[in-house]
Amino acid sequence: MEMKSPPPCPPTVTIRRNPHRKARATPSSAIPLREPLSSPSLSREIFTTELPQNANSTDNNNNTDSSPKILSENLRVYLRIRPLTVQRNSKNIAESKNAWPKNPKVKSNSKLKTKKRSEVCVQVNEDLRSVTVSTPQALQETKRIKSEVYEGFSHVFASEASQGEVYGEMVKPLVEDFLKGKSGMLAAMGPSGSGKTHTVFGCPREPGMVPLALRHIFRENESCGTQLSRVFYLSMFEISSEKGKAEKMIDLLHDGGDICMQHSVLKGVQEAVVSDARQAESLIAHGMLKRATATTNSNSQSSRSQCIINIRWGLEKGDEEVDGKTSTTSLTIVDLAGAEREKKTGNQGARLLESNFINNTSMVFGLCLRSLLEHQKNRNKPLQKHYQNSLLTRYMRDYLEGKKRMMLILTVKPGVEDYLDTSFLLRQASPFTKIKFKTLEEPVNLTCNKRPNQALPREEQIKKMKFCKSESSKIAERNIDGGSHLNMPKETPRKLVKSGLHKTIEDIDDEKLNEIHVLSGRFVGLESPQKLSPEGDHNNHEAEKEREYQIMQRLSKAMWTVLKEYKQKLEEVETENCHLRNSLIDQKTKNMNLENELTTKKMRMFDLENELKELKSQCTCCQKASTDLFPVSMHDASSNLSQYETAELQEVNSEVSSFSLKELKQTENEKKTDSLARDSVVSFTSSAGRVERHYPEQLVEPNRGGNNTLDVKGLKYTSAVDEFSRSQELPMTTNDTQDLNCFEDTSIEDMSSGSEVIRQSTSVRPYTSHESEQDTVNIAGDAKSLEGESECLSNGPCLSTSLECDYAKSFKDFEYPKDKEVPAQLENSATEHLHNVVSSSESSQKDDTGSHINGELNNEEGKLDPLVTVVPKEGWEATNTSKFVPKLASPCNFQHTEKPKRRLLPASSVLLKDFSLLDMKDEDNKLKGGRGGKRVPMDDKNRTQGSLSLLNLLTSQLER
Ligand SMILES: Nc1ncnc2c1ncn2[C@@H]1O[C@H](COP(=O)(O)OP(=O)(O)OP(=O)(O)O)[C@@H](O)[C@H]1O
Repeated sequence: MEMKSPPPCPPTVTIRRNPHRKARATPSSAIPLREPLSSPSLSREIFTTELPQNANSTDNNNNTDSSPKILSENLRVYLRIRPLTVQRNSKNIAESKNAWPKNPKVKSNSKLKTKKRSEVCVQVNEDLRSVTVSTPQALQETKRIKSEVYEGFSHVFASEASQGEVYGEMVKPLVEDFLKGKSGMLAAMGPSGSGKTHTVFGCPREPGMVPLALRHIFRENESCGTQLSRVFYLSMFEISSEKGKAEKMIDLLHDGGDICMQHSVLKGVQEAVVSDARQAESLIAHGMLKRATATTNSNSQSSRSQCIINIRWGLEKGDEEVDGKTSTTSLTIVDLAGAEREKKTGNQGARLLESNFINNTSMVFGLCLRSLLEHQKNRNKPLQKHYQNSLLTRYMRDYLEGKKRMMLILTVKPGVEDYLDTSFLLRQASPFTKIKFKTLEEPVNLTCNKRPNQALPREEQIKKMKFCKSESSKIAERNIDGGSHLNMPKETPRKLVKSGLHKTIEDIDDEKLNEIHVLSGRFVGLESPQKLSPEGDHNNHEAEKEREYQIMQRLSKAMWTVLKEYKQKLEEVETENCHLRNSLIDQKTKNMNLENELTTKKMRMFDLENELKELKSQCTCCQKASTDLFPVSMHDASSNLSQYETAELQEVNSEVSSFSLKELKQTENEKKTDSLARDSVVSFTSSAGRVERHYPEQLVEPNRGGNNTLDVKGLKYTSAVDEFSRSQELPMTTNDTQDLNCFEDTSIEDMSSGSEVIRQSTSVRPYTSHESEQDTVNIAGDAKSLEGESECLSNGPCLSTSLECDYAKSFKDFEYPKDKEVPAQLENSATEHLHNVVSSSESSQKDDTGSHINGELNNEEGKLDPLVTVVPKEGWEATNTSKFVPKLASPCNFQHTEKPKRRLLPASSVLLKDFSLLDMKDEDNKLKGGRGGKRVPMDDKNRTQGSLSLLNLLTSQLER
């Protein structure tokens, strides 16, 4: 049975690293390496086809098109393959004495490597823009990749390509653009020993790009003759590591010159003015001797630093260089230190540190370009600032951010042993071919000096244009709004529009305007046109500066106008604020006054309340005392009085001040009759013309068998209470007087007698009592004087009529408390007094119709007792006080329909105080026998004194 052999392993494949998606025949390792197309004519033809804008650049010198062109071109990446002949040099390196460290492996494997050196891993494709990197046989098993194609290069220079071909293809266009005013940079990168330094600097037999460029530049300059007097500046410096810890920049043209960098600007670099190529080459050769180099296993003179050569040119004008220092057109050529593999080079110590620095710088450089590429592919990705990680990338920032044009030349070694370095470099750098630079290419006018910003990228140009537009538009707006007169004739009134300002712009101080102008001139770096002297070839420049000066002048004036407007507005606002502040202070003052007044009112109210409390307490005492004597009536009266006082106390306060002083005097006159009036007799004229004694028990008993009622023809109340109320200028009405008379007399009079005596202080005429005769006359006179204000009482018939029935009703219900004993004196005196009153009423009817009782009272004895004490029972109190009718809710309401309604005089508090004083005096007159003892009536003297004291007290209160 035959055993089948296992299926063969899949063959290795070839991948394309660069984005050439079209199907392309996989290069076979069997295909013999073809000689690359090194014909310059062919390569240039291809380049012209792909990049016409640059290919024709040399033929466009005479292009007079003045329109600027925005060019978008890719980063040019060239690839140069070092020839294999370098092997001889490697052998020499291994045999050289300076080679350090000596790698024993190299020696032991020298025979094997000699065989491999005959093999190459890099093949240039037919298009001369791509290469195929073949994987060594030893690595195919592990990588399973047969070959890799890297394409997209601007050109691939085979190992046979000469320096001239490389220059003509790569550097010449760059130099020509440089002479036209476009900056550019060429950077050579690749592994150590791949020929970077050889490409850049060359050797005497094969000069590199720098010497060729210098020759080209000065040749072109000489060809221009005297039309252009350019001055070329050459600088050369290196960036190396300082003991592997830091980076340093060393000027290679001048000894010992350290260079520092601040914000991508070099400081300390000394430029050498070169006038010809030989001089420049000499300087560069001199600088190369200073460059840090070392012998490694890869290169006998391995560069240990990044070398930068900068060529800048400016126009020369006589002995003075005008624009030399302002020109930014430069051509920069960078020779990077080659990345090294530690395994391969075997570096140790200082070399190892240098190797790390070199590799780090190469990595940062690659990261910057990768970030730029990714940013251009996807704008959402930010442009990473990897350039900050090394001095080299910081110096090359504008190029690494796509703002300036640059070129890359990759150098590789084609040997198989260099496969990894070559593959790594191509894999890393081949994508950079997609990086694009957008530059604004303006027509080259060699007769004119180029402005610095013409070489700026498109974005910066657009920003500048926007700024100019916005600035000019703002100025135009300000001219319109602010009424700037700059564009107006002088005759035009130049009043300012806003804020009602009537000042013109001419009012602006010239000095301040000049200050603004100077400041603005400093800000924009301009000078006044007076200081600028027009030069022959710089008319345009001068005109431009003058225009900018005018713009700034207008801007300054407009700004000055706006500032003045704001200043005036500010002053107005401050003035208004001051007014508001003053008004606020006034309001606060008023508020303080009102608060003080309120406090005073409150204090007054507090005093009145205290007074009311005091009166209540006194009333309570009186009530208590009277309750013992006459519990039922006193209780009701006091309670009603309390209600009354509470309700009317406010009116007292409000009406006290309105009472006239005239009334007070009149009341004082009437006061004189007080003592007599208090003892006056209430005369009741019965309809039958009979006078009955209104003694509590006698009032009932005499009429018990017959008419029980008491007819009252007329009644006039001129009580002391009423007088006191007038004396206090209290608008006490007749009803009030009656009420108070009833209450006061009831509550105060005859406390000791055990019966509540209501003294209806009424003047009665004729008064025949010898004791009261004179008093009666006085009272009559006083009553006349009081007629005007007590009209209600003077309405005799009506009042009498009403009183007849009411009093009849009240007396009908009147009963003296049965449990009280009627004092004998009171009984007798009341009986007599009643008779006297009745008898005297007949004679007084003619004299005083309105104020006297019209009853025809017959006095059996012909004399009238001046005092008639009536002891009413409960109902009488209520009926007797017409004002109290609604408040007392008496069962026997005292209805007086025709009685004029007058306002009540809430002078009860004052009266109570008055009577309290009287009580105090009365207490002195109390009998020691107590309640049941015989009461000594208050004499007139004491009463008069009490009235006077009360009057004084009330007068003092009014004054207060
Ligand atoms: N195209 C070339 N033709 C002839 N010789 C070359 C070529 N390229 C490089 N060489 C030689 O190879 C050697 C190493 O080259 P070079 O020093 O330029 O390498 P390098 O890339 O600069 O190395 P390093 O980065 O270490 O400085 C030099 O002796 C140089 O003469």
